[in-house]
Amino acid sequence: MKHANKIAMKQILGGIRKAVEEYDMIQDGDKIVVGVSGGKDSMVLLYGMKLFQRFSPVKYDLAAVTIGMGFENFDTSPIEEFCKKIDVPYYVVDTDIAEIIFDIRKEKNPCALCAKMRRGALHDKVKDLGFNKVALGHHADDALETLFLSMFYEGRISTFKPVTYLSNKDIHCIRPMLLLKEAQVEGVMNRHDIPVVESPCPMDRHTKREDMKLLLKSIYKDIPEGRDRLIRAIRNKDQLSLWF
Ligand SMILES: Nc1ncnc2c1ncn2[C@@H]1O[C@H](COP(=O)(O)OP(=O)(O)OP(=O)(O)O)[C@@H](O)[C@H]1O
Repeated sequence: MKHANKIAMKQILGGIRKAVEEYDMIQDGDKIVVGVSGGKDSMVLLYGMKLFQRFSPVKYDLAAVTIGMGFENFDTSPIEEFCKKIDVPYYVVDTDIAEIIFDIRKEKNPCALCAKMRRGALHDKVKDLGFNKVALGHHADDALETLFLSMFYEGRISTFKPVTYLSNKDIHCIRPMLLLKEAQVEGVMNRHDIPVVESPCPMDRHTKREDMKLLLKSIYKDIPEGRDRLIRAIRNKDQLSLWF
């Protein structure tokens, strides 16, 4: 492996380790499913969690699960091959979520319901496999987009947490890449032989989230330190000063 490539992957592993330690994400004997969409974030997470397994002081089992949304032209074979290569058991759950959302219910705002149904199917599979945790590929930029989306569209200050307990299914959801930036994830993607499967969803890149991503990017052009400060702000419990 070339030196620069090693450094890029080291950054990812460093970020994963920091998040895992700081938020106590993994306990000895955990059985963790990585939710793999085929997109860059979850593919890098899968590879990162596999490499982290080697030197993590806490031992855990790993599997990968893709929820097939029912789109005809979605080919999971590159993910399957990659999982074989890195020796991680891989499962695909076929669903008809796309048909329900687009053809039957003709949802005007399909993303929220789709995400809910997808999460349900993923959590069910985690339980079926007898696993107790699910890891998602969210990074710091996702968390910031969510923060601003919730403020602008829902009137509340909120983003997802590093660890969430899902009491109805008795599983924990962890986000080991939450301290990493999207650019770091992309850096690894481009340097390593990690396949990506394009999403066939017609909503892909036509969402409010995508608009928010572009808006934040343009702000960071004017305020280059803005991103890091926002990440610091999310983590800064002691200096929260609002109207209550
Ligand atoms: N079809 C799916 N099957 C399994 N897990 C999924 C699926 N879609 C999304 N996930 C999980 O949920 C996380 C967040 O999903 P989201 O749709 O926001 O993707 P994203 O931020 O674009 O990430 P990615 O690049 O991995 O697609 C993903 O990183 C992945 O861990």
